[in-house]
Amino acid sequence: MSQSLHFFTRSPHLIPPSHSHSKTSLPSTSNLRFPVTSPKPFPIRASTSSPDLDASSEVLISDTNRNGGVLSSASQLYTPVSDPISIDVDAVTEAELKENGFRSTRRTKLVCTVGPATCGFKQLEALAVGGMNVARINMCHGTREWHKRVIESVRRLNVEKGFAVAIMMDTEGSEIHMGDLGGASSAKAEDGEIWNFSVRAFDAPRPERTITVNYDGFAEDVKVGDELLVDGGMVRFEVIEKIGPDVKCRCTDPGLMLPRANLTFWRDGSLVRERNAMLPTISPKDWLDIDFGIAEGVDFVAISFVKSAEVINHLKSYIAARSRDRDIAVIAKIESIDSLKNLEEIIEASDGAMVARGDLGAQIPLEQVPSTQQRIVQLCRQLNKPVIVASQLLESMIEYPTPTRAEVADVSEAVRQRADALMLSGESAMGQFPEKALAVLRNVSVRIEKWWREEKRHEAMELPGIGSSFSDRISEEICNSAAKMANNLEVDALFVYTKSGHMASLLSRCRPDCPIFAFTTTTSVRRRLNLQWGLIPFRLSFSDDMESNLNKTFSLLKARGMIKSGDLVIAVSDMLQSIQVMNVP
Ligand SMILES: Nc1ncnc2c1ncn2[C@@H]1O[C@H](COP(=O)(O)OP(=O)(O)O)[C@@H](O)[C@H]1O
Ligand SMILES: C=C(OP(=O)(O)O)C(=O)O
Ligand SMILES: [K+]
Ligand SMILES: [Mg+2]
Repeated sequence: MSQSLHFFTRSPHLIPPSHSHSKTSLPSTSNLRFPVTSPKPFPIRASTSSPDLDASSEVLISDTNRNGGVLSSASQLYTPVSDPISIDVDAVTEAELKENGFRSTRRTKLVCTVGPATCGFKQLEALAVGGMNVARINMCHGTREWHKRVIESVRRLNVEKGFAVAIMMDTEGSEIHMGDLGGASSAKAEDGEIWNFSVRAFDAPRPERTITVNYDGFAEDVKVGDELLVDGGMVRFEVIEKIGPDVKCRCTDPGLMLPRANLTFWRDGSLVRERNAMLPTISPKDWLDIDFGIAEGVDFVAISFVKSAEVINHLKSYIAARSRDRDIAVIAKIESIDSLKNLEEIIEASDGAMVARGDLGAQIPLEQVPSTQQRIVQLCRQLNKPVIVASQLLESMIEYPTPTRAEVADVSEAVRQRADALMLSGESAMGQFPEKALAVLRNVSVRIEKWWREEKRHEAMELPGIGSSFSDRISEEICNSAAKMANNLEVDALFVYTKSGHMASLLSRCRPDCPIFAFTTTTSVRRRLNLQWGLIPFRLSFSDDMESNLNKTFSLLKARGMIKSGDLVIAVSDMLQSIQVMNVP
């Protein structure tokens, strides 16, 4: 089969980026085209007719401060754009690009669990301003009404302020957990105290040192002598007596228990997986929550305690049948022993994964968690699925305004492993310093990413071919080559024009040195891309004429001060399967 590679020359000299040394000049516009693919005609759509345009033609322009390109206040000014051809980008990204240039934008994405400490509009806005890319709601807690209000607030923030904060709904799953502590925010168990874990329902006020358990089979499944772990071992008990529905336990490791904390029990050094292991991954209550998530148009559903790929396939077909017009990405939470056995199939079937270290650390020995994390992060990258590292990243910041050195080292390690995203749980849901915790994640990410680039730690990681069709293979090769060219030529940015987001994810997978500007036509794809490493997602209507797309993008971004003449850019598109290298005119 004949394939050809054409270089089209447009103007005499290409200017190397300002930060690099002098280079030999290249033709100004170099086109690398692969004419072997069947043409995929994309209709040119009028910019206002996109079915999923929740943002109006208003764009946001705002004041910035010196805080690492992050806005400190909500004093924002709206400038309606009379030109119907507009671009959606948020003020924080805009400020970051203007102030610090392309290179220092943060590549690692940040997920914040929303809880009582952060559910107000102003609090959510502060998180968005602080760099939250995805808001996570945990269906283990709160009512659907409560979650609905949070979703509405995030949506309003996106429409009014131009953000692309995605919503991730996390299912409760069939885990065994404690009840809600009768309204108390926590309960302290001291060494040697006797507590009653019961499957009975109690009238208020409930007896002292009594914890309700959500799983009816609990009292039958545990045995005297078993070790009972609260929240993966934050507090430990020994079972000393069973009386009908009541299980009397002595505290052996004291600590603070939070409402609805997870419970596991161990016998002779092994996790007991009796009947609870037979419970379905998606419970009847989870299905109702998923229906709620589909109706509310969440962007991601994270499934707790996934054991096999089947459940993911089943859920994906359920979602496809019920939300035809829009895709909801399914994230597999890797937190059970069973999921580790089927890891590759599970990740393959999913749209992304979460290293849910809280429960994972309760199911495998703690010392195995770091290597397991690294394995999951690497596998996800190879299979081109976004991966989130979650739980206890900054646990001490629930109570204190400064993290421990060990926590900073843990966050650094996840960034160094090049995970797509880091997640806050209790730190943002119910902690005293949600914004400070987010700032720590932000600052550590930027610092470690910079260190990586300065040290020129280009990885030797093998990125295997993943595409099934020849056209997919071409897209992959284009992205691999474009990323390599971008590093070698030290370009300022990669541009990708993508309708489905696939080409953007292929570029992200290469973890290039420069940021990736991902232009996509719908706000839902824009939000979904916000979970992926290095992508700066913009909503823009574009055609299959790359020349005009580029000109339009250049003029829109130049007008906003986000790029300038002379910046060196490599552009790829999934419409033409082309690579173009050029200076911004
Ligand atoms: N929607 C909510 N309503 C009340 N409290 C919440 C909510 N979401 C999270 N929390 C609180 O934040 C803590 C940490 O959140 P998360 O890690 O998501 O849950 P869990 O600890 O149950 O796995 C929870 O234990 C709970 O105390
Ligand atoms: C993220 C986790 O899940 P959840 O907070 O829902 O228990 C975890 O176990 O680490
Ligand atoms: K959950
Ligand atoms: Mg969990």
